[in-house]
Amino acid sequence: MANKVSQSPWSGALLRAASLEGWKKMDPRVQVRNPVMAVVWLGAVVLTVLLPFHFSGFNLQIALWLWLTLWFANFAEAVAEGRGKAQAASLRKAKTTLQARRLKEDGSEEAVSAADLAKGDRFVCEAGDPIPADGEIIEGIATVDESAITGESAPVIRESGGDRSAVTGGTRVLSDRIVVRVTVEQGQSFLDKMIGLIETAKRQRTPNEAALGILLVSLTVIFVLVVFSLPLMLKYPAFEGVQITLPILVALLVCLIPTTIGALLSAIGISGMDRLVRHNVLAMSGRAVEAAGDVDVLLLDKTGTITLGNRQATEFVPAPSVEPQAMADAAQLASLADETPEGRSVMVLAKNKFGLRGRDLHALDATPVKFTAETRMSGLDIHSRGGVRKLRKGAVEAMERFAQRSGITLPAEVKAAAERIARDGGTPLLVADETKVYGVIHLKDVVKGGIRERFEHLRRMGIRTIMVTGDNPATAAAIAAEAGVDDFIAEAKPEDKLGRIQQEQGKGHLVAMMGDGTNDAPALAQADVGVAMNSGTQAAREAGNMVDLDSNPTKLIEVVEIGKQLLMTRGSLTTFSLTNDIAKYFAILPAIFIGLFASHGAEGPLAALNIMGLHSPQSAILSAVIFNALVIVALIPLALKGVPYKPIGAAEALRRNLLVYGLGGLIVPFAGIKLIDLIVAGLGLA
Ligand SMILES: Nc1ncnc2c1ncn2[C@@H]1O[C@H](COP(=O)(O)OP(=O)(O)OP(=O)(O)O)[C@@H](O)[C@H]1O
Ligand SMILES: [K+]
Ligand SMILES: [Mg+2]
Repeated sequence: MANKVSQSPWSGALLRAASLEGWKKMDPRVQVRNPVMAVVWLGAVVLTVLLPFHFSGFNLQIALWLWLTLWFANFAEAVAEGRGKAQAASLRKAKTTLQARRLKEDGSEEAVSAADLAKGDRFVCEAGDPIPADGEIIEGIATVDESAITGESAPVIRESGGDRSAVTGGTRVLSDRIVVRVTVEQGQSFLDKMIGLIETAKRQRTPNEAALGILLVSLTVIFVLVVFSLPLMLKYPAFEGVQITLPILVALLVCLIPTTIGALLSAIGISGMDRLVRHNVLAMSGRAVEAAGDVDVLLLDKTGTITLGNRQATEFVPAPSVEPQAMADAAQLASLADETPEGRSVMVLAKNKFGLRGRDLHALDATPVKFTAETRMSGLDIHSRGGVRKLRKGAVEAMERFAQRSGITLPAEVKAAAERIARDGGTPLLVADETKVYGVIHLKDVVKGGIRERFEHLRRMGIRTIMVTGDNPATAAAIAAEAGVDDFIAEAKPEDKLGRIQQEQGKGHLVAMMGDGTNDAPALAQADVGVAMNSGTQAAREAGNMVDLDSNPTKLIEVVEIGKQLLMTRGSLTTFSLTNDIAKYFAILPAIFIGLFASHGAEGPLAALNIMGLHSPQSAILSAVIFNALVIVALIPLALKGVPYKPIGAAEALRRNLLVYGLGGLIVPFAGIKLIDLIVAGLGLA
């Protein structure tokens, strides 16, 4: 989505809209949400109202600059929001009324409007048909154009049975025919949620933002007390002759309270989420984005994440005394009702290499036994007069137990063949019934290109990677070594993934996990950052707190980087804002008291207080207010783009930031205010 519609934040149309929005946001109901800026707003209102009674060029200019300060803050937020709005608008276009081919009970079709589809309904889509609603494919395989939501023009494959079964309303089938069961209620669709997220969820404050907000409010309260106690202090005879008017007090207050970060905080958060959207990742909350920045453990599954994931049967290894043809026959029979890609690949191999055609399930009088991650087996119960033949294929360890229950032992040759396949990184599936072991199916999978480098990159960022797989330890070890993960868990059942996450969290780690399967859902829900692949099952997509539209597992690297960058940007600009305010204090206050020294005709040691040699108290104050406003504008690009991010440890990053933004915040105001003072004095403005 984002790739296509994302506009530069500096496009003319967006800037014009944001300028207008900047004035609309002057509404007090909007301003109260940001206490620091609300104080500025109140000051601006009071000075404007009182202006006719105490008119002077100085008072007018202070009031004007306060309004500009507010407008700059509003503008920053509006620019950040602008892109999201454009994206939401383009998503709405994909939501036009669609026609659906609903399947009736008797299998016949009826044409209905997509709006009439209810959860549980089944519909058919063929080449060229738009997909009218979110659902899970229950029959067939198809190529789908998902560009309406992902912005990617390359078609993707969606198929029943496996972990690529979800389809999204608003996308289009390019080839073949699928039957889909609707999985969501009206108005709850993925597209609806995306639009809602992009438009509104961004404005919810995250816990970190709330904590920072409390700090900023506390500082503001302190400065209000300090500034408004100044007039009391001036009642002492020693300060006779110092004139402090209300505009000066307000100006001083605005300069001292943390307006820089107050103005940019919301824009920083919004653009963090926006950056994710531009990487085709949707975060359900800002909190998830922040958590991504603190993640230090990453759980990935093997099949489809680290490997390409289309595990294909490449070889049947028969047990001793079993004919190759008989082995192929047993393997095919055990896969007859297996809708998973693995099961279908067994059918293909049996047909291509052994000329075996598919058989009719009904004619066989057989009950399918579906694959589950719990049992790690699939197969058929074939009924005959003699009883039931339980034919199974599955993971070695699971089949070993199955054989034991039937009182048969695994031939050593079969075990050896399975081990050889596993050491190669392949997945061995044993085929057996209750009377004998037929042999081993070799499922081959390939480690994705470039994944090793990605894991190294993560390691430099201080993130530990753990591969979790349902596969056997030997296969897992082979793939783990090839991919270069830090640790792995084999023969993991869904609850093991969950358990490992809880264990890591118990040790104080923040855990991210990416997954696509229904069996990943509990773990996705438990992880601090759970990224579900858009291609995954509905359960997975609902459990996570982020969805990757590209279904690219290595995307987690970008997600973490964007999270870290968000935290760093906020930290840097907060540091800058606070040190900046301290510097302003030392720039203005001496200048104000210059009035005192002047009235006493003192040239001596007191004059040295005006370290910056500012033109006059008035020009010093005006310059500080102008600087305070302009620094917001100057920092808008950084707030939107984020501070540059390098994969270094957290402590090192913190040190660098304190140095650059802390020191910068102290120095820049002196130079800036001096320069503005020269201009202000030169133009005769104060
Ligand atoms: N269709 C199938 N029929 C029988 N057994 C299967 C089938 N598919 C997979 N298996 C076996 O069950 C094991 C667990 O499968 P599962 O899909 O849960 O995990 P996985 O895909 O190997 O690992 P990951 O969690 O990395 O995706 C596999 O390793 C394999 O041995
Ligand atoms: K300030
Ligand atoms: Mg799997």
